[in-house]
Amino acid sequence: MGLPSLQDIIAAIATPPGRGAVGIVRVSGAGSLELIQKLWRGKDPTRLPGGRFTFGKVCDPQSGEVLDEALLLVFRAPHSYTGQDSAELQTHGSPAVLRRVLQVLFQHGARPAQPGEFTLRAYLNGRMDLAQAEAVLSLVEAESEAARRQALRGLSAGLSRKIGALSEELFNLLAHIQAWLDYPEEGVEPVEVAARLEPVLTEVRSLLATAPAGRIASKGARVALVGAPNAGKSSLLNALLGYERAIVTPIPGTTRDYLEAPMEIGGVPVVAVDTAGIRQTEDLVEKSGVERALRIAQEADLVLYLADQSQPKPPPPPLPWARTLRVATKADLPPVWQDEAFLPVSSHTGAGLEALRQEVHRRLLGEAPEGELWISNERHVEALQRAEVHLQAALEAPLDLAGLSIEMALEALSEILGKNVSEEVIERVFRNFCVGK
Ligand SMILES: Nc1nc2c(c(=O)[nH]1)N(C=O)[C@@H](CNc1ccc(C(=O)N[C@@H](CCC(=O)O)C(=O)O)cc1)CN2
Ligand SMILES: Nc1nc2c(ncn2[C@@H]2O[C@H](COP(=O)(O)OP(=O)(O)OP(=O)(O)O)[C@@H](O)[C@H]2O)c(=O)[nH]1
Ligand SMILES: [Mg+2]
Repeated sequence: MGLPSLQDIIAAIATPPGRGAVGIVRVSGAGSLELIQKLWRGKDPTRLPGGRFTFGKVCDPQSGEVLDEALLLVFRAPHSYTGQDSAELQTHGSPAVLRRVLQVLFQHGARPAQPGEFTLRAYLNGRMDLAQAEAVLSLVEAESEAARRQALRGLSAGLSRKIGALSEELFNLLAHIQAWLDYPEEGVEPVEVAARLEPVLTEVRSLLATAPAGRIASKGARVALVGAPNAGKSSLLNALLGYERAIVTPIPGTTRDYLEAPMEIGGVPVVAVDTAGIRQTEDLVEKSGVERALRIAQEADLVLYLADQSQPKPPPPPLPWARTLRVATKADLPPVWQDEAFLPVSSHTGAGLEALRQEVHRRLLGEAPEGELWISNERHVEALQRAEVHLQAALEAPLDLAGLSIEMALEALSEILGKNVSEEVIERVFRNFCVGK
């Protein structure tokens, strides 16, 4: 396979499939402006300065037929997204127009862009590193505030700077060790390797510690609602959702199967899972519902354990208590018991719901301050874990062997930014992009 050539002119529709007010066709590669010249009626694109737009008409040069009125954006290398000569035709956003424009471009020398190929070119031309390219993808895919914020952090090269600084420190350390090994008598200070390695290892570990929150910020979390029958699980799901999604009745055992409802809690994408009430039962259907509820709780990122405070307190079921938030329901009714470990809520009056949302947000994302760097990409997590292992080994090794481990840690770190990575790694990253990005 191999990576696609940088020399070709590539073209693709950059706007989503379907009808839109405006649609964009993107073209990039040396000769793009000469290609556009053939189908543009208006100011000569090859004579326009970069960073300009102009109004005109897109034509089929063979028949002379006008395809649409459009805006043309001209970018000149290296001042474009890809770093190459590029252009955008912004037409009316009908699929019929966009398809024809693309077809004419293909007939006159462009080829279809592969998924992510514009961003691939930006990366190969050094306009962004691999971690930033991945952040572009995450940003396009962001479906929540938390995901958008998380992706934007990656785009702004914060991670790249951090990894760069750590790598530089390791490089310097390596140079010192080398000098000392090569000329022990020359008076090069035998460096305090451990004293300089430890802060790097600590940084790597604290980056890794952000991974669970980072993952949840970008991909969302599963939150299970569990408790005895009639505890008010379905009512709470509806209250959080803002509409009557789940069936609610006064009959215990109403919810038999589980039910998933996507929602956003404090900007975090959450799939809330309403489950069957947990109790001993001979009913076969209900029994498997109860088994399911317990399994869903085990697999959830966070469990809400609901207990009705207007009824005698039920015995606690087997739950992953470290990941469980206790909720006392029906807070509008006179309480039979009180327990400070339980957050009181009423699905009927809405009391306590906001506090619950905040607590869920806090439990899922922790107290990490706004704007802090979070790792969310699996590839980055894996590379950091390898760096951690090698740095730990370097700390424990004699000086002559420590150098080797530091080199391997450096390699792992540089992979994050896409330095010295195989084509296969690059292909894997860009495979997930959409065409036109
Ligand atoms: N119409 C349109 N909107 C878009 C993009 C695009 O390519 N086209 N983008 C992309 O997907 C994003 C913006 N990112 C971009 C980043 C750099 C350059 C660029 O041409 N940079 C040049 C010139 C900068 C300047 O004029 O100041 C440079 O950095 O040298 C363009 C878009 C989001 N919106
Ligand atoms: N007063 C009051 N009643 C509530 C509240 N939440 C739920 N209820 C009532 O409690 C009963 C059971 O509510 P559900 O939401 O169906 O309880 P559940 O936990 O889903 O029950 P199962 O599906 O049977 O396990 C219904 O009659 C609800 O109206 C509340 O906040 N206040
Ligand atoms: Mg229910």
